[in-house]
Amino acid sequence: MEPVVCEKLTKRYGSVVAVQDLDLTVRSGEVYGFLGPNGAGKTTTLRMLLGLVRPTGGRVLLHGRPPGDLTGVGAMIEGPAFYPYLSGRDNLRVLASYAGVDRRRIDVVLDLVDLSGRSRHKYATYSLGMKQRLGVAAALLKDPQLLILDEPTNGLDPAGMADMRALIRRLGAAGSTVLISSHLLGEVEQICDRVGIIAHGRLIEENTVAELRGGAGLRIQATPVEHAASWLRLVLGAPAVSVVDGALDVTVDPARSAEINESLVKAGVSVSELRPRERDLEQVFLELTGGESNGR
Ligand SMILES: Nc1ncnc2c1ncn2[C@@H]1O[C@H](COP(=O)(O)OP(=O)(O)OP(=O)(O)O)[C@@H](O)[C@H]1O
Repeated sequence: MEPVVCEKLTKRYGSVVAVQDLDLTVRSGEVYGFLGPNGAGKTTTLRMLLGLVRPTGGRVLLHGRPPGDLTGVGAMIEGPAFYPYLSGRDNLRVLASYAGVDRRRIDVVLDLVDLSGRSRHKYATYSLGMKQRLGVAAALLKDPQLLILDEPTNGLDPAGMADMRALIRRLGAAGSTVLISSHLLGEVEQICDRVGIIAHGRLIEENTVAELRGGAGLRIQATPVEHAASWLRLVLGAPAVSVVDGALDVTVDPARSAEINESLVKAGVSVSELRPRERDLEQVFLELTGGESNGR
């Protein structure tokens, strides 16, 4: 059973379409980045996943069950709420007793989020990064199979962001399924297996970071370049080959690079460089989202 499946998920607020016909699947064990500019519809989607907002259309299943049944699901959405004058540990104790969670789990989650050393200090004295990590600890109390985090690095300084990234990587490496939303591409590309990009309420791309970055292609420096281009157009078809800034951009599975190299050499071309094409992900993101800035 996939941890998250959305089919044609739609939410309208009056005339505002917050989310439209969203198909999205999060697979077991992956860290999935749900990416989009502010106002794109991320929070609305996550709220529908958790049963906090009723969809106008379409459906959501978490582990095959409708939203509302949050067995095996932990979430941190729109900033955690804690008692400022209680310690981090005591805040977790309160939550654990509400949730019927064994107290021994508190030490485990404090350790996971790297807060054991400060757990007896008052919540009010925590940095924003520590507050966010305590929020993740709270979401982990019930040892969920699926963790949903809405903008977990929002407002954090670079060190706080790095700590949060490291935490999510640890959770992913331990086999948890994690869905995180973000408006910062750089933040998710380093930690996510797959990324879904949403703009104006629609999912416009869903792919692995490697695929997004590489497209499927090779960049080749060869001389004479026009001869190389003609040859590859014969072999691969004209649309697959273009000459950009004196080099060849070739749409082909990068796994075929040795074969392509050999073919060019046989055709009398000298190949000085042949590597998978890397796209500037920031550029891809801006193109896909219509060039909107990340700020409000
Ligand atoms: N309760 C509501 N009533 C009316 N419109 C809403 C409501 N909640 C969200 N919207 C609108 O729906 C759209 C999507 O908002 P949403 O908060 O889901 O975006 P987001 O991608 O999470 O952005 P952010 O990161 O800024 O929260 C926006 O145009 C927003 O103004």
